[in-house]
Amino acid sequence: MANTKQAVPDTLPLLRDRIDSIDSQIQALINERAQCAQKVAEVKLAEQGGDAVVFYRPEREAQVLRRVMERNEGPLGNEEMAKIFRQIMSSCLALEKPMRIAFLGPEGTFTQQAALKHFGKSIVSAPMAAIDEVFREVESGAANYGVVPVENSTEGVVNHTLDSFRDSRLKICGEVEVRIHHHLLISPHSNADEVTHIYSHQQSLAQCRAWLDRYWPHAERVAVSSNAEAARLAAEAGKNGRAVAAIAGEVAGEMYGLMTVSANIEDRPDNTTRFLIVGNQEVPASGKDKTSLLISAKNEPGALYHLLEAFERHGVDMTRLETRPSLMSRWGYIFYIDFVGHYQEEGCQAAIAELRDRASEVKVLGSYPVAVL
Ligand SMILES: C=C(O[C@@H]1C=C(C(=O)O)C=C[C@H]1O)C(=O)O
Repeated sequence: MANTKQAVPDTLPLLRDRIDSIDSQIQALINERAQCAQKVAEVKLAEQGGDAVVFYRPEREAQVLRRVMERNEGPLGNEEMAKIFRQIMSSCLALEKPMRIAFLGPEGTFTQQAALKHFGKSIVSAPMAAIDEVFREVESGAANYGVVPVENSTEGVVNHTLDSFRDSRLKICGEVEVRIHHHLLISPHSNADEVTHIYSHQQSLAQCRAWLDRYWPHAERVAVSSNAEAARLAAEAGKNGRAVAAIAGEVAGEMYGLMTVSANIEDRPDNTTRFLIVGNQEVPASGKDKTSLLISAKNEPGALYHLLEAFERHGVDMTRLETRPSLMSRWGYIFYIDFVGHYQEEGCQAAIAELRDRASEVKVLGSYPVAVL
């Protein structure tokens, strides 16, 4: 496009004319892109046919976003630019049929934010009451994909999510990280000085533990099913003349019309939660991938050492190790291991083959693109 490099005019009317002209070019190009995406869908339908056709391709989307960031010259920042393209792809894909995304609800949870960050806004939201319901919704085909929290940088692993993988045939298709800011919120009808109870999800109460000990040592902490539910209860209490506070994020607070008493009360300023995208699809390599495994170790001396040694010898970079009780035998364990690379890469395949010899079960939960945004 020749005229994007023209000198920038310096009067308001000329600048606005230029912006109008650029906008109409951008708009025409976005629609041209959308037509190409529609054509891609037709080709996929012709090649794969009927129910088997997979329109959404996580590896391709990750590559598109990475390239946007690599070639970006500013003044817009890389992330800002990638977010715009995230939404363009979301709109293009929804032309075919918006994807139905199940997530740990209700509306307003951080998991919903994670879903929107990962898929863009052109999706149909399907809030579920519990993590295992998210899995079931995707397994039954009622939702295309599911989004569940898996670990928090302050509080560690989300056990429900790890445990759900034991009996599920779903694959991990992606990951997304969300910076978590918590606020102390009350109804505008309540008086902050009268607050006796603070509601939130167990994880959020834990992420704000030191702050609560310091500023609200006498308020009773009540764990509820989600932060959004806590926000709803605080709004409800205000209407009934009671002063109940909630710890929740901005979105949940706005949804229930709450006021902020104290903002950003999380104990650690880098408080981040990682979420997984689960689906029925195996994702091909994107060039920058991660793999998650579930391993049942043999109950014998050195079992864990022998597993880890296989990674070391094949030069595979392990990034995470979690342990859960196996439930099959007392003091038996299941390990969840993440490593860098796609399971089809040579080194990874060799390491996995060896693990299969050394463990009683190795399940590849999925290889998926490293989060871009
Ligand atoms: C266009 C495609 O299909 C979908 C839409 C994409 C896009 O808008 O760029 C990318 C990947 C797929 O989710 C494709 O596979 O290339």
